Amino acid sequence: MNREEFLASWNEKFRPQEDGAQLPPHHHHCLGCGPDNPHGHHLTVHRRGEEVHATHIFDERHVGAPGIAHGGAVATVLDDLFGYLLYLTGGPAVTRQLEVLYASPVILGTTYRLAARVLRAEGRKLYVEADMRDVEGSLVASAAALFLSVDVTHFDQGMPR
Ligand SMILES: CCCCC/C=C\C/C=C\C/C=C\C/C=C\CCCC(=O)SCCNC(=O)CCNC(=O)[C@H](O)C(C)(C)COP(=O)(O)OP(=O)(O)OC[C@H]1O[C@@H](n2cnc3c(N)ncnc32)[C@H](O)[C@@H]1OP(=O)(O)O
Repeated sequence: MNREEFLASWNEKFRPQEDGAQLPPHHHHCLGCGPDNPHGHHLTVHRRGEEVHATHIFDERHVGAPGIAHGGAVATVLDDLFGYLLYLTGGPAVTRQLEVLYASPVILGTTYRLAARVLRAEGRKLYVEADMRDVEGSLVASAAALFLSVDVTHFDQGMPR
């Protein structure tokens, strides 16, 4: 994706998103949500009130211990879900700090439900939290993060030269 394509998609993604709407992937190759990334999680995320929600099943690509999801894969999904809150807050930001609590093993091939929300915003700082539960509602993981808002020039650092 070049700079022009990136900027063109920017305004479209940050338009107001209606309650219940399916939110757009960050971009097509995003590890968390890009539909064209063969290694990715292909997260599908909806706005539910002031939260963002997703349902996810980890598979063999995400294995850590046999039959159990790798902790880094779980962190990836939680971090990417946080990235969807930016569509509600209205502007780009990036993860500065991420803390994950692993309450129970995340079993491959099993459905989990995820939800994330903003706790508070202070200037450029956005404090967010998320949880991941099994279908019975038991907590398997939770996360807290600090995102810092950035302007578009932040992403120039990764653009092809
Ligand atoms: C990733 C794909 C992007 C494609 C986008 C496509 C379409 C558009 C859609 C969305 C775009 C947005 C995001 C993508 C979404 C989701 C993906 C998931 C999220 C990620 O995967 S994202 C990647 C991982 N992420 C990084 O790659 C960041 C690397 N990093 C940096 O680039 C710098 O680190 C930066 C810029 C973050 C900050 O740098 P900086 O120089 O601007 O900020 P500085 O250090 O001055 O701190 C400022 C104030 O925060 C305070 N502060 C700092 N740390 C604190 C702490 N721990 N606790 C309390 N306060 C803290 C300071 O004390 C100060 O406070 P004060 O202003 O009051 O003095």
